[in-house]
Amino acid sequence: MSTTQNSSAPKTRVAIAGLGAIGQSLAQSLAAGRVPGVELVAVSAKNHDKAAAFVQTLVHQVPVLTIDQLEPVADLVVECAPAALLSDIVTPFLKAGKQAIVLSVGALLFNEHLSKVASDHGGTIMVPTGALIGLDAVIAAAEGKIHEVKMVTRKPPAGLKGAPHLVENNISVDGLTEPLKVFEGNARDAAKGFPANLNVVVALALAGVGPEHTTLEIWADPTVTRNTHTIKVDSDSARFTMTIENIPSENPKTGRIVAQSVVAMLRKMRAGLRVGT
Ligand SMILES: NC(=O)C1=CN([C@@H]2O[C@H](COP(=O)(O)OP(=O)(O)OC[C@H]3O[C@@H](n4cnc5c(N)ncnc54)[C@H](OP(=O)(O)O)[C@@H]3O)[C@@H](O)[C@H]2O)C=CC1
Ligand SMILES: O=C([O-])CC(=O)C(=O)O
Repeated sequence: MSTTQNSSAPKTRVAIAGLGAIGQSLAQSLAAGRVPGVELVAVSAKNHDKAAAFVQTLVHQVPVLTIDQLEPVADLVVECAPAALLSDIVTPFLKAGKQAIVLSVGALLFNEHLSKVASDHGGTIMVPTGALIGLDAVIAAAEGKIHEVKMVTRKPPAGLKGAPHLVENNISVDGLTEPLKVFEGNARDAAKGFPANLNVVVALALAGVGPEHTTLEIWADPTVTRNTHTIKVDSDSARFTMTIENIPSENPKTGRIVAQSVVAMLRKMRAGLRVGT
């Protein structure tokens, strides 16, 4: 559904930090002008030449800058880079009272100072629903009492390969013929053990009962082709179970829907009619 946009407000100048599966798809949408009132002004990547070649393919071309050059030219940064860069990317924006959309959500748990930096300077960190489902209902339930939040993730083994938890525990996901449970624990431990694979459980934790009390099972499952997340919530207002089956992008760890979730968030920020919590 297209919603009425606030056309009187100045355009939001957006920079994208990280030009991989999420960043490229987002850049294509924004450069094509798919979100009225939002203008792509710069991108950043590790390999400048590769990024410059990609930018040439966009409808509307923008400069390729280093991450420390982004804040002066933009109102908002979308962080979609490796988790280790989270603080370097978002801190300048937060200190300038600007906005940051964060995809490396797991890294927020290890950079807890960032929410104080944001509130001290009038900046905002925003976490889109990303690859997950149902954060609107979890946030609403958290206004009352949530008794339990559980998540079960099933991924094709390639989507988990190389995760520190697997390497440290000598767990091989090669040649599996049946599902293998590779992790059971809380969201904080999952963020440590699977920093590039389970941002979604941290988003769920931040929406609900926090990283210590949000529990997770991870299965390396050769019978699935999609990254599949099921959340189960029991609260004093509602009980719900929801499953999302994400088609992987060219990066097997990342679903196609993630970039679309960011586009939807940007569209909602500019809309006169906003649907969903
Ligand atoms: N919240 C959610 O629901 C989800 C979150 N994620 C997370 O989002 C993040 C991005 O994911 P995805 O797009 O799949 O990742 P990719 O690995 O596909 O892309 C990462 C990008 O970061 C760039 N990069 C690396 N170092 C730098 C640097 N120093 N400066 C600027 N850019 C740099 C890389 O550049 P180059 O191309 O030159 O190598 C690459 O373009 C990850 O942390 C991932 O875990 C992923 C899926 C869902
Ligand atoms: O959680 C993540 O970071 C990515 C993911 O599972 C997905 O894309 O389905």
